Amino acid sequence: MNQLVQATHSMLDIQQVGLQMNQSYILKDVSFNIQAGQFVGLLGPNGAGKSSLLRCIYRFIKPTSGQIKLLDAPIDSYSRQEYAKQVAVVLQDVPEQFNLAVFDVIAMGLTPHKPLFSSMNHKDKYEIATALEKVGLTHKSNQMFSSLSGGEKQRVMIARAMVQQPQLLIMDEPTSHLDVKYQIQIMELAKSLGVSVLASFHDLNLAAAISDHLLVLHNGELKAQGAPSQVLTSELLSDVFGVCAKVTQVPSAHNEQTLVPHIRYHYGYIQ
Ligand SMILES: Nc1ncnc2c1ncn2[C@@H]1O[C@H](COP(=O)(O)OP(=O)(O)OP(=O)(O)O)[C@@H](O)[C@H]1O
Repeated sequence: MNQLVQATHSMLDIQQVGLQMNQSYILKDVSFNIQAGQFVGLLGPNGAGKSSLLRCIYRFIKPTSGQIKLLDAPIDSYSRQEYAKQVAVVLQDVPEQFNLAVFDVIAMGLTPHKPLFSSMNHKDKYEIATALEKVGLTHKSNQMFSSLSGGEKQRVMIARAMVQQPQLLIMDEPTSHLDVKYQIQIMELAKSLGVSVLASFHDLNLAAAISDHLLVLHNGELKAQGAPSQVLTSELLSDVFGVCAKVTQVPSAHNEQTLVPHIRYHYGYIQ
C-alpha cells in the first residue's frame, strides 16, 4: 500500500456533518480528523449512526450539512475512479451477486488503477496471490465466491481492498462474520498496511487493543474521542452503552510500554 504519505498529514477531515432523514436527525454536528497512517475505531450502540457516518464518507449518501475533505479536497470534487484509488470499503454484509471465482473478485480491486479493458499482467497476478495468502485463502482461489462461508467472503473482500491500495480503508463492522482467530488476524493485517483505517466495532476490547484513536457516537452525536485509555471509562460505558463494567489498563500486545483499556462487564445492565 502507499507508504508515501507522512504521518502528520490530514487524511480525512470531517467538519460539522449532519444528516437528516424523514424529519429526524441521524447525525448531528459531527467533527473529527484522521491523520495519515492512523487507525481509528468508531464505536457506539445500535442505531448510534456509525454506518450512516461511514456511508457519508464513502459517498453512498450525501450529508445534509457540513463538509468532508479527503487529503484537503472536498470528497465530491473527486471523480468516481479517483476516489476509488484513494478509498477502499469493506462492509459488514458482503454482496451476494458475485457470480465469480475468488481470484476474479479480488481482481476487481485493481479496476480503479487500470485503463478500461486492459488485461492482467504478472504484477497484478502477484498482488492478488499475495493478498490471497495474507487472508489465508490461497487454496480457495478458484472456488466460486457465492459458495464460500460468511467469514471467507469477508476475508475475500478484505483482500480485494488490499489490492485496491487505498490511502484510506473504511471498514463497517469488518469482524462480524469472523471467528476469533481471523478477527485478530484481519485487524492486525489492516493495521500493518500502514494506511489510515476507519473501522466500526461492537467489540470494545478489540477496538481498544487495535486503535490509535477512538470515536464514540451516541444518538448521532460524537460523545467522546481520543486515545482508547482516555475514552473507554466505566462512566462512558454506563452513559453510552448502558452497561456496568470495570475498566483496567493492561500492556498493549504491540508495545509493552503502552497501556490499553481492558473491559470486564458485570452481567446485568442499566435500564
Ligand atoms: N434510510 C433511512 N431512513 C430512515 N432512517 C434511517 C435510514 N438509515 C438509517 N436510519 C436510522 O438511522 C439511525 C442510525 O442507523 P445506523 O445504521 O447508522 O446505526 P449504526 O450505529 O450503524 O447501528 P448498528 O450498530 O445497529 O449497525 C437508526 O435509527 C436507523 O434506523
